[in-house]
Amino acid sequence: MLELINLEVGYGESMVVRNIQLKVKESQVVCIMGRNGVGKTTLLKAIMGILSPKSGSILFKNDNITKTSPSYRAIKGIGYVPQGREIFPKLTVYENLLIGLEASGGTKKNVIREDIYEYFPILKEFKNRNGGDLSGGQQQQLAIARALVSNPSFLLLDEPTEGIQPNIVADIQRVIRDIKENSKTSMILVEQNLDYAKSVADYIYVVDHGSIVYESSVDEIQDEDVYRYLSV
Ligand SMILES: Nc1ncnc2c1ncn2[C@@H]1O[C@H](COP(=O)(O)OP(=O)(O)OP(=O)(O)O)[C@@H](O)[C@H]1O
Repeated sequence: MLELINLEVGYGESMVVRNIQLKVKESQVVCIMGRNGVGKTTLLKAIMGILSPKSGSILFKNDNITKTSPSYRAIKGIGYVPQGREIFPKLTVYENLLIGLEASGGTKKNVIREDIYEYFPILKEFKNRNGGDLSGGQQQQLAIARALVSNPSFLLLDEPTEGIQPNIVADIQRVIRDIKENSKTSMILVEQNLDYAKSVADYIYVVDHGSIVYESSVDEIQDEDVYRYLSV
């Protein structure tokens, strides 16, 4: 469904992501792990089209999308939950969700799927509250919901559990599993906690200094090989 071939991404002269080869099949959850600053966010931004790769290719649903815009990718079915959530603090929860619909070229204007509120009931309760008045965990739920409103076939989640209270971390785990099983959505999840990654993912890649240094299916993973690259 998604394939990265020899992908290289950087800022100016500095190369941050090097020679990445990665595949995600339909309905698969793939987790990208690695220490802070190794290039995980840079990689996700390149998949979304926010950064242009210096070389290599991105294939999505048999289409070479390497040089296409973020909006083309959104319309093609890629949803993005950025690190730090990036919700609009002065807009209400409902307005934030509408932006998710518009960004993906949604035609049924102003209709938010009811199952979004079933995933995150707090968003229904706080529909008219400003995004900036929500707690960090609630903002994260809003960021995920905003990506889901357009029914993406592929979801990029950049550290959705970072700095979030445990009950919401568990909620997000439940939602990831449910989306995978019921809507056959594929996902790339950036996550720092190996137990959490194993609880939701099918396959794990570990990145260090911009390159993949270890990869395994969750069934065959050797924890110590992952921890080698996560510990400081
Ligand atoms: N806009 C930018 N301009 C220049 N360098 C950048 C920019 N954004 C990130 N970098 C650098 O690229 C490298 C990789 O950053 P990136 O955010 O992709 O890492 P990460 O693995 O996602 O880390 P974290 O878990 O802390 O978010 C870092 O050295 C960072 O300083």
